[in-house]
Amino acid sequence: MITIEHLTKFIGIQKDPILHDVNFQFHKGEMIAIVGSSGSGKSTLLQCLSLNQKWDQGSFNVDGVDVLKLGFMGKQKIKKEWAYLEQSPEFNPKRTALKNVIIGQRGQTPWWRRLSGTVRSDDYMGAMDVIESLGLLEKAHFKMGQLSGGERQRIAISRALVHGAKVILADEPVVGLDPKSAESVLEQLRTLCKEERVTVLTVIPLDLAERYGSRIIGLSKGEIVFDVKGRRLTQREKSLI
Ligand SMILES: Nc1ncnc2c1ncn2[C@@H]1O[C@H](COP(=O)(O)OP(=O)(O)OP(=O)(O)O)[C@@H](O)[C@H]1O
Repeated sequence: MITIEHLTKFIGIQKDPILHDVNFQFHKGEMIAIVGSSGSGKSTLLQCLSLNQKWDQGSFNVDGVDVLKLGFMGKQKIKKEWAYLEQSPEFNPKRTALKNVIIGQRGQTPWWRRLSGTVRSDDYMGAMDVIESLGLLEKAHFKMGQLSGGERQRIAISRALVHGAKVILADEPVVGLDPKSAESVLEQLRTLCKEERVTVLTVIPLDLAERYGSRIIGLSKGEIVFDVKGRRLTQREKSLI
């Protein structure tokens, strides 16, 4: 069980908080869609949950552990397990998809391994299994530049999983993708939730949120204005965001 209480976040010298008294709980395996208009605080929420942004107020409890009170190493562990996926994930374009997955990003593997590209056989097997589960086995040896936007997103998800992600915080993972690729990315995320008990919080458009989210959280001006499970939104709820 994960509990977020009274999360409040200010940025810079702004008087009003970007996130204000955000409270919600969730379980492993949920696929939570975050919706809201531009500037409502969706990215900031995901960044606070990934600990990429400091919390100004609030408590964050994961399976009985008070995350904000953890020391440096404890927070590093949470950062690995709570992977923030950007809209345009960064890769080394000269390396194959497989190598990008194995070598990981800064903070996931030691610098000398990222530089040398050294691959161990057990890393190789584990990465191939994950890439296959995301439906990209035949593209594993392609250079990153040869992959489509949707395939790059799925490689980013594979990379996060190989490096220990249990929660995926995907910030607009389908922006710029054609409808088929967008559905494929969301389908894979949903499968991960159902079959692997990965938890996904993702910022996606409303129509896709209604189709793929097991739960939809609406944000407006940094506050939660609805939190619904297992159903489409009412017109009234839609008017709140
Ligand atoms: N570094 C920053 N400095 C100042 N203001 C910021 C900063 N980052 C975010 N903000 C402000 O915080 C508010 C919320 O931003 P955030 O990116 O979380 O919104 P969002 O809902 O993800 O928006 P979008 O859908 O446009 O990506 C916005 O008003 C934004 O201008």
